[in-house]
Amino acid sequence: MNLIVSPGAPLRGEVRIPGDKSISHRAALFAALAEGESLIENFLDSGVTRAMLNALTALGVTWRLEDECLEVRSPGWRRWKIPAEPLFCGNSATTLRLLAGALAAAGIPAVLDGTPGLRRRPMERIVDPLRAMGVPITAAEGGGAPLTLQARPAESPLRGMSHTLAVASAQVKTCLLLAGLAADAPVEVVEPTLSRDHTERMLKGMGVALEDARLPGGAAWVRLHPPQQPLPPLRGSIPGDFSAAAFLLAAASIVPGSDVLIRGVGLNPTRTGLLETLREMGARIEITHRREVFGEPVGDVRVQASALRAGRVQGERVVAMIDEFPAFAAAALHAEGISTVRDAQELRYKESDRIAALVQEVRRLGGIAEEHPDGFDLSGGAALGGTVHPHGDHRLAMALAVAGLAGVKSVIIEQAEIMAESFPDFVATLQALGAQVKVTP
Ligand SMILES: O=C(O)C1=C[C@@H](OP(=O)(O)O)[C@@H](O)[C@H](O)C1
Ligand SMILES: C=C(OP(=O)(O)O)C(=O)O
Repeated sequence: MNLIVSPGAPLRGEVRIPGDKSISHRAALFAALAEGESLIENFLDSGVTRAMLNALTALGVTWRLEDECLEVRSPGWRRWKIPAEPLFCGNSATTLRLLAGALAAAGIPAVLDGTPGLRRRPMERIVDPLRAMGVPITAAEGGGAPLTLQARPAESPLRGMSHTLAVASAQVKTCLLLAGLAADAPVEVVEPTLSRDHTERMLKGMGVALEDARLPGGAAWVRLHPPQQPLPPLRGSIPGDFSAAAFLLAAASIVPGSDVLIRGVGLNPTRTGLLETLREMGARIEITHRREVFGEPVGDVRVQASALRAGRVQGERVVAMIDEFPAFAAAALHAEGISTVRDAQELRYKESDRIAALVQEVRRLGGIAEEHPDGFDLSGGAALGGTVHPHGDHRLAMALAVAGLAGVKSVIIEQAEIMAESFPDFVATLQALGAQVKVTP
């Protein structure tokens, strides 16, 4: 499918966004780890979360998803069934890395695999520390998926340990903490900067003894004490996905005359780096009705169009906006001056190499972009238009659409169906706000 974006029409009105992708993944998996019936509302129904749910079916967990309400019934992780086939994680590293930790605890044999794109993503960052805990896991040649877990006898627990991550990663942190459910001693993870802490919040909410702290210099430390009791079922409503809202924040900031209100947006500070960055660039963003939902901060976010200045992102901020660089780029293309990103080499290991792919597609639109080993420079103000390709990356597809909303000529995004991986209603949401976007086969 092609998405055709015509520039100019202001975005106005009030919208809902889908449930948070990271929290939805965790809610589904943690409900499956728990014993009993869980009920989760505002669950993100999308490509990546369906991959997680299908994997859970293969483990003997039953679930029903209707109108974003997910019911999960599980015997608990100690009674998961051995999957008959490899567990297919699609394009989603979150699905694969979180499942690897949970399966390590369960001690059952399984193979975790995914698309060619997922097979290219680095897995030694989980395989090495899992092996150090005593998990019988191996990667394919080259260190990536498929990952193979052998059976581990029930009477041999995993070893507790302390592991320091070279790069902050919530997926790796979560994987190791979940493996720690079956350890004989606490598991500790230290990250150079605090990555999204949804796992910590949700496990604490389930009564797991978990301590966490910031260390001098900004590093983050977390310790899980293996619970002796089964995990209790989950109940809660997933906050709106800040990473989906990010595209609307960028779009409404750059399209003159826009005024958009997004209700129920997750505002966990480990996720909202783009909000700070856009504000530094001169964006008009107001937050009201702050509250807590499912252990997470949430608020209503209003954004109005404004003239943006170039932004500069580096250091700790990178982690708090790790998924928002495509949306940032869309805004930067319409800001005055040269925006820069550094210390963000990790972007090369996402659904696409988000540094190389962004620079390439921006140039195809007629923009000026420069690639650096750990980031990029983007000049604002070029007259954009043309046909682009999202490199199989949902966020790149949506960012290119947003860039086109404030362009000069139309932008056509090929293979735009990839957007449904995380934001199935992206096009309908833009249309409801008055944007001129249409889909052709
Ligand atoms: O834990 C999670 O839910 C996620 C963590 C991040 O990945 P890393 O942990 O690899 O940084 C992020 O990019 C991804 O979209 C979701
Ligand atoms: C990087 C992302 O997801 P994942 O790592 O789960 O593939 C993303 O959604 O931007």
